[in-house]
Amino acid sequence: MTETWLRKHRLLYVGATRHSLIHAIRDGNIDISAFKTWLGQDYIFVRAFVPFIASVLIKAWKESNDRDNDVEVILGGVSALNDEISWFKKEASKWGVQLSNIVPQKANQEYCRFLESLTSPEVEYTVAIVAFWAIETVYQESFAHCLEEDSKTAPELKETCQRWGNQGFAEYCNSLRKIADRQLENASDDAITKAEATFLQVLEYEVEFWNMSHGGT
Ligand SMILES: Cc1ncc(CNC=O)c(N)n1
Repeated sequence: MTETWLRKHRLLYVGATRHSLIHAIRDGNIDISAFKTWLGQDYIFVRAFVPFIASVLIKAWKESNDRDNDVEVILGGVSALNDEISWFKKEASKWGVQLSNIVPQKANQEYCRFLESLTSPEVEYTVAIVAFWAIETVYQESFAHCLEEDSKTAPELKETCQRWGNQGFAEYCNSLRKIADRQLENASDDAITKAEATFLQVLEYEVEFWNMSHGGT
């Protein structure tokens, strides 16, 4: 199912994973102020991502079978996120970004509100896991692109790209995708329709999120 969606919504997917900010990082001509804007805004997003992951974990625990490893996979995500929050603090101090002073921009606020809406117990596990997979995969694909052989990514940005572009994160995304596909195989038509719409929303929010770094409010 996810393969069908990726094919069907290719343009939007490419828009989210090959944004001009990613191209600028990859080509070595990123404007550092755009990077700093992204860094500060993403820290706010990542903090809002914590209760979202926690809600997915609860859904997995309630709905997945014992022989599936859903809870372990998601717990791996929680662990990575814990690390990530420390990394953001360290990285922000390296770039002189004051995290306590950051005001979330409109696109970020809307994305965080969307995440919060997905934490509701009424949102099915299938829908939530599809959103989770899509959110993680956009970052994985985007930053992996900046680490390809012919990229000219500045050395001081390599660590950022490694964070989401590394092989371990790719494998984790693949595990999430397998869970999503398994859930979709057994889902009602209604849940499938909702999950597809949610997938599209994630891609749209991700594009808007990148857009913030070139001056949106
Ligand atoms: C806007 C956005 N989307 C996805 C991610 C990656 N997930 C967790 O870190 C992220 N950090 N920020």
